[in-house]
Amino acid sequence: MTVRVGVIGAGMIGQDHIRRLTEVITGAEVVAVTDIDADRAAEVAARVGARAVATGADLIGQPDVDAVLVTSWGPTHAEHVLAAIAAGKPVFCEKPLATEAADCLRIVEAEQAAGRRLVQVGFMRRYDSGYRELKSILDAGGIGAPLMVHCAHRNPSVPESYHSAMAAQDTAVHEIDVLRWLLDDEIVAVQVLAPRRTRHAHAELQDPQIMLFETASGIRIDLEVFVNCQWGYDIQCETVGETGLARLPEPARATVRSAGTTRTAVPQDWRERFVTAFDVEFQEWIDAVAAGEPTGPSAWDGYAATVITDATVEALRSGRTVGVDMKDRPAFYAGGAR
Ligand SMILES: NC(=O)c1ccc[n+]([C@@H]2O[C@H](COP(=O)([O-])OP(=O)(O)OC[C@H]3O[C@@H](n4cnc5c(N)ncnc54)[C@H](O)[C@@H]3O)[C@@H](O)[C@H]2O)c1
Ligand SMILES: O[C@H]1[C@H](O)[C@@H](O)[C@H](O)[C@@H](O)[C@H]1O
Repeated sequence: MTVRVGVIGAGMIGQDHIRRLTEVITGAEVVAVTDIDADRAAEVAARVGARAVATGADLIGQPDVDAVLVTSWGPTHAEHVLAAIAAGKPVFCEKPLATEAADCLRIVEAEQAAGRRLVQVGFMRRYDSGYRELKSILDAGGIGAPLMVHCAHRNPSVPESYHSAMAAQDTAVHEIDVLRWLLDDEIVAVQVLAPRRTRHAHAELQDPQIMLFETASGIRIDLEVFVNCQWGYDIQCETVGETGLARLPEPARATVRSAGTTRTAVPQDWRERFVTAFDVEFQEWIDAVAAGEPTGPSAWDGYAATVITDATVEALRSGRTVGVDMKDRPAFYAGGAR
């Protein structure tokens, strides 16, 4: 079976996922594209032999759209995801599921009312081979009980539109999701430290930030978010347990020796660093949709991530340790799979 996909939002990641769906993975076809920039939608649709449609609602209503991909701006996600659920169509939504926790809860409630899983959130790190290896080591007790995690999430630079809250909402959200999954634990409190600012950030942006998370079982996580680091897209994660330490592998790159030095290239953006993870994520999503139900990061994971990022933004604003005020997980999402 070929899953016919409609895409809402033909910007940077939308175009990358359209390329992936049409050129890299099997079992999918892009049949419709929409964007508030109609010229962009027409141009991107024409590239893959799809048709451009006027709005997200029109796209979801097309009879030949079996599944929906939402890659528009974050604040528009909730409206499209809710419309896809109402139409009974599986929907893959890039992170964040919604920018407001209340909207995430509306999605969670709508999905439960639909009675089956329809939503998957684009937390691609769960599909990265390095993170998967870390998870299997932790799950097998390979380093004993985890006690501490040291992480860094560095981007070479960000646009002027990037503001201090986005360090949590846009950037740290990836660690928030992947660490909940890796540790099989919930984040319950957060504090944010504001070091000396880099001169490479615009005046309003607090960069870097050090985020300190605590989990329900007492694991402490420190995360450096540094989005104007200049040198590359640099993702680090080291878990220290009672009997050992497990570190996320660096992406495989040749080592070059020349002119008296040894060099290894650092990836320059998320597309390069996680290209294989995105490919695996989409192949698994399409396979699961064809089999009946998505299995990846759920609407509940999207809700949890948004509640934790809200607490992180408040911790930066107030300078205090902030507790995470999360609802109880409904039985529908029990067991991690949902
Ligand atoms: N998983 C990741 O690592 C990752 C990486 C980059 C972006 N993202 C997420 O993907 C989303 C898009 O990011 P981007 O970098 O591609 O942004 P972008 O600005 O390049 O593209 C977004 C596109 O959506 C369109 N759009 C906005 N509102 C719309 C609406 N209501 N209906 C139709 N089209 C609409 C815009 O015109 C634009 O073309 C964001 O939520 C972002 O956080 C995730
Ligand atoms: O939207 C992007 C994307 O999610 C990247 O993976 C992250 O490293 C960036 O900081 C963020 O701005």
